[in-house]
Amino acid sequence: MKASILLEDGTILEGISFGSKKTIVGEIVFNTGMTGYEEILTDPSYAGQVVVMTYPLIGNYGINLEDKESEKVQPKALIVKEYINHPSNYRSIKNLDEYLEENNILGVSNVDTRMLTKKIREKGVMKCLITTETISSFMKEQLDNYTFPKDIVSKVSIKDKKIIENKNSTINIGLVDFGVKKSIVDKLVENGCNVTIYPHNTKASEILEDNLDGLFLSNGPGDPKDLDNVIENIKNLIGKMPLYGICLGHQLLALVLGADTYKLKYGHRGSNHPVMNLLNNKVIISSQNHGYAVDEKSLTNEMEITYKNLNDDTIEGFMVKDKFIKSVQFHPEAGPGPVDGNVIIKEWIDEIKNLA
Ligand SMILES: NC(=O)CC[C@H](N)C(=O)O
Repeated sequence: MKASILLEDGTILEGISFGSKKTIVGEIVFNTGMTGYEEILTDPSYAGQVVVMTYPLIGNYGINLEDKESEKVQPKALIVKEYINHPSNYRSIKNLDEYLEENNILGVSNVDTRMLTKKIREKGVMKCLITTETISSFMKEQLDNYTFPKDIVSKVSIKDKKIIENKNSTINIGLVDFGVKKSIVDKLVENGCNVTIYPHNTKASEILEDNLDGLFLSNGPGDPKDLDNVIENIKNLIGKMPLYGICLGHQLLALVLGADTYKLKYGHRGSNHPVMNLLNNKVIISSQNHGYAVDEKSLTNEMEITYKNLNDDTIEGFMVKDKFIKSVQFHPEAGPGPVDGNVIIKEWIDEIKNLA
């Protein structure tokens, strides 16, 4: 069945649908990873977006249900050049078409993803509508009227507090869930922590009651500036315990400390972004997925830059020593991508163990 893609700039592209048949509107972004479609599809930071994979063959290793980063497919649609419907991998239990269908998510194949990616690079991320029906004037209006949902974090965050006990552990780490990836939770558990996961809107006073040794602020979808209440809430946690932010958590900490964030033209989404650790001049290759960044010009005196992106010199991490705050824009937990950054989580936990 045919699927049509209508971009905000009026471009219409045609492809072949797989997965679910429907009409959706979302923000179109591209990911340059050669593998990792299962982790990308289940990363809640992609909620509300349409993901174009620049790697031309997608589906070839199927779906295994062990690599997933959350319980459902998060983006609204997936666009690929060539969809492979006969996966070959010993872990695969189903193909991508069935998986998208089960999750009621639209896939489009046979699209010139190279041209589409160039367009997004030139014009920036755009709104788009995708339909398996014929594009109508009503759909064009639907696209014009669309705005990215400001309450998207509340849709992907856990609803009730959850505690993961780790036998023999005495380290208690909290994790505020703005759409957390499973890999972050796994890394905390692997490093021997008890983990308490909090809904995004949990009051600071409630978190403080739990006697934590440190608190993680997770990744998540959307614009950090849409989270006014969360920003006010985190202000009450500053200096009370060590804090660590990843991606959206990093952006929120910057806003809490009085710095600013802005929207990148087309974001960083992929598995091979080089970042320089400015404290030891070493480069690590990182997994990334973000559309916003912390504005270097807005940093306050107490904020020290710890990592920079070597592709475009944007900020990839900062710390405030006196307040025990650290954060990174990239994904040290990987999932998908290189594991160079895993050690960052371990080192933070080790620091906390020394403090405790
Ligand atoms: N992975 C994330 O946490 C993404 C953060 C934010 N939504 C952004 O796009 O920049």
